[in-house]
Amino acid sequence: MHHADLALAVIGGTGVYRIAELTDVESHLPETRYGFPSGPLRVGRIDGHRVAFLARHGEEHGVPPHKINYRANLVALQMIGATRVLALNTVGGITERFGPTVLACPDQLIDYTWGRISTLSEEPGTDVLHVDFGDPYAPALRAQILAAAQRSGVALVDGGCYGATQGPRLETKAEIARMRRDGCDLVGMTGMPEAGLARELGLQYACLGIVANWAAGCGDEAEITMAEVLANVETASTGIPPLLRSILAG
Ligand SMILES: CSC[C@H]1O[C@H](OP(=O)(O)O)[C@H](O)[C@@H]1O
Ligand code: HPA
Repeated sequence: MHHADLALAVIGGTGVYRIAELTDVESHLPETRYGFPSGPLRVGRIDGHRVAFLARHGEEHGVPPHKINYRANLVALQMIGATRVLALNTVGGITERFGPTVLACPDQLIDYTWGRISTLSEEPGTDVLHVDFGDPYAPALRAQILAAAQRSGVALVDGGCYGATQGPRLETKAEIARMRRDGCDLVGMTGMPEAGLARELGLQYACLGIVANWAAGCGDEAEITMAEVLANVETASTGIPPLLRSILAG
């Protein structure tokens, strides 16, 4: 089951539960030392390159952000040979450059989550890990993604700070105002501990933010609805297949 030639693992978030371009798909549900991932790993090919896909919340979206077994998800991907992980994260936009339907490749992160298992060194007897996390997203993988966007003509905002909140409720306007003051450009609920665990595991990990809505108080909408979120993800997602193909070709 170990594929040394796995070119890329993609973790899909809200509104992205499969990759239609994946052919010759095999499914695996490996049990890891942390239990099972959120759902099956779909392993197939895009333009001849082996690619794995995992829906972070499960393919029926049954797992809320604070209940995701992030460790099992990442370890399962590593078990089938993943070294590069592209995380798709649906987000709210806080600052001007990050309006609905924008695709973004953030370069910074602030963690506001709490009570989640956020390290591999949770269990007694495991090594205490203090990994460097100054640049939370792998600079080399970000560079590949940005170059791929340029080559394929997919508009992608370079940089930005992702703020990870606990959820599953959306934020108050005051919370978003504080996040703006802190320097956050995007807000989502799954960016951590996923990125930190990926670093502990030695995975090359980067985020593709899919902006689904203006965060609370940042736009004109009276409220944020799931219908709006899913419609904007669908629109923005048209850029994902050409971007993936270009990353793989790079
Ligand atoms: C209003 S939708 C909130 C939901 O969408 C994001 O999911 P993901 O990061 O997995 O794409 C956000 O984190 C929440 O889980
Ligand atoms: O506004 C938001 N806040 C948190 N997570 C989100 N995921 C999509 N939109 C949002």
